[in-house]
Amino acid sequence: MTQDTAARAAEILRGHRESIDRLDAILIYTLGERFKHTQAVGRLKAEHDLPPSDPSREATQIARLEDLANRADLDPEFAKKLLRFVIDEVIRHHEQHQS
Ligand SMILES: O=C(O)C(=O)C[C@]1(C(=O)O)C=C[C@@H](O)C=C1
Repeated sequence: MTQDTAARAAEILRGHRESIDRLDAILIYTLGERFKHTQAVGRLKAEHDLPPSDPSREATQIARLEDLANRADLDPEFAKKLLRFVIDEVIRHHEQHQS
């Protein structure tokens, strides 16, 4: 590899990493906003003696996310695992509201 091609590759890598950092920030802020809503849902559920989890709502979300993932060129299995991970954390928070 010449010095020129190495410098060009380094520049392309830097550009991708800048984009990745911006997108990671969007992900974190988006998750923060999502958790604000789910915390409110958790308080509402606790006040009205509603169960922490709602499997039928989850089934709807998973089907929707699978469709979105396919359209976004994202592995739907990964998207489902990610949603499961997030929802499990939300359910844990809901359970804390109820105890
Ligand atoms: O919609 C609800 O009832 C929620 O509590 C939110 C949420 C979610 O994080 O999207 C979490 C737990 C439920 O099982 C379903 C969905």
